[in-house]
Amino acid sequence: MKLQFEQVTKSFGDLNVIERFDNTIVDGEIVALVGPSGCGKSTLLHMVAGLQHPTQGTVYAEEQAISQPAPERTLVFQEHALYPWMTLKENVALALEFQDHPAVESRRQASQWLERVKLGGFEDYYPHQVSGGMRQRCALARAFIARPKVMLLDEPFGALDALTRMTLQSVLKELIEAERPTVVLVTHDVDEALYLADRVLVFSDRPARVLREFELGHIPKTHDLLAFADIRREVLTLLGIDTDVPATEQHLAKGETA
Ligand SMILES: Nc1ncnc2c1ncn2[C@@H]1O[C@H](COP(=O)(O)OP(=O)(O)OP(=O)(O)O)[C@@H](O)[C@H]1O
Repeated sequence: MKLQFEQVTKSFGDLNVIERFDNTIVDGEIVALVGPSGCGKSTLLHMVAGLQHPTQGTVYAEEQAISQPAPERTLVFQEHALYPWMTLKENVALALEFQDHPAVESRRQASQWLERVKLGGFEDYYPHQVSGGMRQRCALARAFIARPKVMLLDEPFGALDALTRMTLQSVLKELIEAERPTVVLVTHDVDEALYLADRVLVFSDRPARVLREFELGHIPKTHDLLAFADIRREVLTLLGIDTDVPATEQHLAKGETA
């Protein structure tokens, strides 16, 4: 599903968050949005989800102005947001039951999706009985089971440790390759953006505007991002991280204690 932002401006009262944002995301493209905290990345995602509306301009999905949420555009948050009183299987099945699929068939498919995210054997566990990484695998299964055309990912692995995050990125990459939704990913993790995305947009501080766009192309990538070292350096520099100065010295220069 193609997404288009046409002169999108968003303010909350006096706070100008996004100014005249223009961009087209083609069907099946994976675009990462990176930028300083509070610049408006999540707000852009929420407008695609139909949860918020531009103050001016329009966001289109397949040439139709987005005015409200739709199951074909799914949002995945950092917090897994699973229902604690339901098992993993029931949580995943719910996404189909919401779309009026019969319960038995929904649960059968939910079991298959839990297998796909390597949670076979944990179908009848409750969210509090599994790890944070497992809950997020479950959240991915729940997001993908209804086969949305647009997947909106808001810091999906932000709450996980670095190793678990890398494993989950690989799981997500496999699901995206198999299902081919259009993906918009908001992340603070530059390596996550480079690993998953076909294109990376780097935003300025508020009001957010695009500082640079990096076209990576839809090529197979591994976690060894050596081939992208130059782009990585450029993105970090745009975000105000000096790649020539050791991290501890930068923190100290900003007045933080070691
Ligand atoms: N519903 C709202 N009402 C008022 N202000 C809001 C609302 N949603 C977001 N904002 C403000 O808009 C700005 C952008 O928020 P947003 O969450 O989009 O930033 P972000 O780039 O995703 O930040 P982060 O990277 O820290 O998650 C922030 O200053 C935030 O306080």
